Amino acid sequence: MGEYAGLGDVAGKRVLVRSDLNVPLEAQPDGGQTITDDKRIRASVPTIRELADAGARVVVVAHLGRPKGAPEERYSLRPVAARLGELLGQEVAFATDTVGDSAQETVAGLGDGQVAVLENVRFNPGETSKDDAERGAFADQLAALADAFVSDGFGVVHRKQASVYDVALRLPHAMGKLVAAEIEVLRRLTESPERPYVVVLGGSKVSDKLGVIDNLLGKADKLLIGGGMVFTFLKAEGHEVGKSLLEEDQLDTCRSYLQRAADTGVEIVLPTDIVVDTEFPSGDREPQPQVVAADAIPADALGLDIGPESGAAFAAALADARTVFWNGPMGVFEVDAFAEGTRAVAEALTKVDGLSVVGGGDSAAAIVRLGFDESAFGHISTGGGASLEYLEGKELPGIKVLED
Ligand SMILES: Nc1ncnc2c1ncn2[C@@H]1O[C@H](COP(=O)(O)OP(=O)(O)OP(=O)(O)O)[C@@H](O)[C@H]1O
Ligand SMILES: O=C(O)[C@H](O)COP(=O)(O)O
Repeated sequence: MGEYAGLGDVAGKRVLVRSDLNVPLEAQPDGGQTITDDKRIRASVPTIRELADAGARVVVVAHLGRPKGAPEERYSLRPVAARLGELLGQEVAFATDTVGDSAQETVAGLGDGQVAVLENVRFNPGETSKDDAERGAFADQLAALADAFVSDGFGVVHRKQASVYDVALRLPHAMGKLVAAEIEVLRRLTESPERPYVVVLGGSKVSDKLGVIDNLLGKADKLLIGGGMVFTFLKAEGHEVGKSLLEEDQLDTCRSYLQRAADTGVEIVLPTDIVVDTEFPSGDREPQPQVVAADAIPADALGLDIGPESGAAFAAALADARTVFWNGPMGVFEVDAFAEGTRAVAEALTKVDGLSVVGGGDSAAAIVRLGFDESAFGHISTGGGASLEYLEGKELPGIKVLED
């Protein structure tokens, strides 16, 4: 019936597809769960569709959340499997375990072109084990369910886990369409970006993201820094930052980046004004936002957004960009009073004449929350950690294993 890249004729074959179906769910009063954003499920459809159309018996393996190696009802993939069926327009069988009796019976019952989803792979301790033998033993069980493997969960390719890495060592394998498309966009960003190439970094995982700066200083023309990262840079420049997010042990690293940027002619743009409050927003306390100069943050205040002057300056710095990568919100966008900096950057990205890429779960969520149309952005990556690690120049185990 049909070929699938690298695997030859897949008609009648059982093909295990690793997808990233890790979507946000909201518990309902009736005990059910509602999917609040199905982007990752939609992004997984083309590969599954193509394999099913080629006559394969498609077995989807995926994780949801971070259960600790044992079943937990709230992390069940059942509602996700139902949504996948709606999107595919065909029935999707669901196995109530990942490699046990239910999985084996479900897979055995598949006809050509039919699709099944296995229960959350992280209900099994072998999936995320750091012990190669334990992971390998679990991968053996997964591999026994299929004749071939397709890796399509871009959001997890930076994880050395059984269903991402070890199973590819055990079966004929190929890269899925989503992983190929994501890698292609990121490759363009890292290898031959059209210039000016501007990177916007924000968010709260400061130490996670400093490594990206190291790598990008040699590549980007401008780095715009907002979000929780700002304050470590401001402090490194000698300013007081009050109660703002601060990574004391990264001050020297930030100083070295500022020096390297100055030496190499890369522009690091830091905010000149900050929206502060005396407390982190919580509960029913009404926020009391106040705009202050970035070098005059009061001792009893904490920075929660970049100010309007900085938002305008960031937008201006993005106006002539031909390539943009944005990861991490500029402020605590979940609260309206601190969302304007993120809005200014998102708005500027929609006007970029060139390639604009948004990576990261919270950045993508911010776009949706602030009411932007996703199609106004060049590419919204389904992987946060994965896209950052790629840009950092790190080897992604789930990609490397396919290439070896
Ligand atoms: N000044 C700030 N102080 C504290 N938190 C902040 C600040 N600015 C932004 N944040 C928070 O940063 C969080 C997002 O940061 P994160 O680094 O996780 O972004 P992301 O990379 O898009 O998401 P992910 O890594 O989950 O894919 C948001 O919840 C936001 O409220
Ligand atoms: O949500 C994500 O970034 C991916 O699904 C990976 O999930 P993880 O960080 O729990 O491995």
